[in-house]
Amino acid sequence: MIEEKGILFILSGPSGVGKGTVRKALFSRDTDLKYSISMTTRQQRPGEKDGVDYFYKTKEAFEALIEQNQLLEYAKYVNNYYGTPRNYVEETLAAGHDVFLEIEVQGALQVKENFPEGVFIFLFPPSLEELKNRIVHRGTESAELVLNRLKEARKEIEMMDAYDYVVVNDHVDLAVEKIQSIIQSEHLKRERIAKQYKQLLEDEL
Ligand SMILES: Nc1ncnc2c1ncn2[C@@H]1O[C@H](COP(=O)(O)OP(=O)(O)OP(=O)(O)O)[C@@H](O)[C@H]1O
Ligand SMILES: Nc1nc2c(ncn2[C@@H]2O[C@H](COP(=O)(O)O)[C@@H](O)[C@H]2O)c(=O)[nH]1
Repeated sequence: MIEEKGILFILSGPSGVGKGTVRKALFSRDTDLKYSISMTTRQQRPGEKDGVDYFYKTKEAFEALIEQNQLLEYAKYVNNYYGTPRNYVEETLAAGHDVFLEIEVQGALQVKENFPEGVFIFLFPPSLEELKNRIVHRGTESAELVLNRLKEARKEIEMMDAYDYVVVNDHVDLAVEKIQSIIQSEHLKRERIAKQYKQLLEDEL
């Protein structure tokens, strides 16, 4: 009997490219995916809710989670910790649901080591100029933090080759449609492999 586990999808890419915007638009259409809410030590932005946007933690509490191996991956990004709760992801996949992570690149590469069967999608900006405009116009970071995030963005874009798919976020709706196609084709691919495997077992009997 083949185990029917969910698929882990990882959306990653530089700060300001539109990961959060695209993810929210995707979730407003696709109700079958389960979003893994991350832990962070960064300050809550106005309008953000604990337990909805993130689980906000002190540095000490976050380091205790690392110590207890409760994070599937974590990264220090521009002076704050961000991490994915291990139990939620493993239990949700085991229950047969697809899980969706929206994380930065260092963390995505850690996930790849533990879950090479995950589907890694890199969201790419139409241009570096547009990336800068998006972070600046969002208005959530100081000028210094915007510069730090842009510095990270250059390093992150260099890691793009490690991903299975690259999606350009020129228009939100188009980016969402491309991600929906990726999800659908990954399911079809796995169904086909499962059928071939079943056939192989039957032929051997
Ligand atoms: N396709 C798009 N066209 C124009 N603006 C966009 C598009 N996608 C996102 N934006 C805008 O760009 C800004 C950054 O988007 P968002 O916060 O979703 O990025 P992010 O990748 O999640 O950033 P971070 O990694 O810093 O959390 C927001 O103001 C958002 O409205
Ligand atoms: N490695 C991880 N990165 C994460 C996680 N949750 C979010 N993020 C990424 O951090 C940056 C900054 O986020 P912001 O909310 O402060 O703008 C961004 O790229 C997020 O995608 C996580 O669990 N692990």
